[in-house]
Amino acid sequence: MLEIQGLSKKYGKHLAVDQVNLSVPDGKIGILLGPNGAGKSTIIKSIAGLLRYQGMIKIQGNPAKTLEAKKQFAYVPEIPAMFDALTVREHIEYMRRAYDSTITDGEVEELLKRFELDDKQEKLGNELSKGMMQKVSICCALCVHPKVILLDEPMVGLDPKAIKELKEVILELKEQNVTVLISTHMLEMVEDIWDIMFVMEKSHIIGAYRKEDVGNKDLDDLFFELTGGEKE
Ligand SMILES: Nc1ncnc2c1ncn2[C@@H]1O[C@H](COP(=O)(O)OP(=O)(O)OP(=O)(O)O)[C@@H](O)[C@H]1O
Repeated sequence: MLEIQGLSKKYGKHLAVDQVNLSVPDGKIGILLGPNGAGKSTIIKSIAGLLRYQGMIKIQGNPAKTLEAKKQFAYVPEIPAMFDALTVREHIEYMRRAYDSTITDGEVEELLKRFELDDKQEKLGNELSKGMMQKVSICCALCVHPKVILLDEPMVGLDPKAIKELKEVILELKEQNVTVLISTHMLEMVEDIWDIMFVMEKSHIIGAYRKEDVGNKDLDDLFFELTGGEKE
């Protein structure tokens, strides 16, 4: 479970996030939507512990900055950060050891195969394309068996096979009762997997919908209803 209460963040005098409350229960897929500059990345970076902020963020009931929370949390950043001198496999092994992960060698092989990285295991971080880096970043997050996972624009730069695989993985995580939060502009990429949507505008969450309350209504209709924009 991910819980945010009264989150505010100022950059100098600019209030980028203003008293935001948001929570995603176990086994649910939350999506964070909103126009450029609304404050989504600021929320994501706050959850990931990359910013100082005011308010409360809890992961599985633990304050986000504690070790107990960090052990159960994984983050796929919008721009993957690789170690130039480590191979794909070494990135995975680094994460496994850092988190003392229970993932087995067989599960790692399976994961690399699903994201078509099995034949790239010996490539160095600085020899990878942007899409490959993104896939390594996703595999690193998955191999720690997180209870809460945060994905920032995860589909950008991925090929169709990887997008399909990632959506399947996300649905499998949900089955395993993992909490998922995805920040994205690409409504069509999440329309068939979301459970709760949060729409941001000008530093605030202006609305939230639960899938079970809206029936078959389109995600983009709901989004434009809240933001007052026109569907193209
Ligand atoms: N490091 C920073 N210093 C100063 N202002 C910042 C900084 N980062 C973001 N901002 C401002 O905070 C506001 C929210 O930015 P944020 O990046 O959170 O928006 P976003 O919803 O993620 O946008 P996008 O969809 O374009 O990624 C914007 O007005 C932005 O200019």
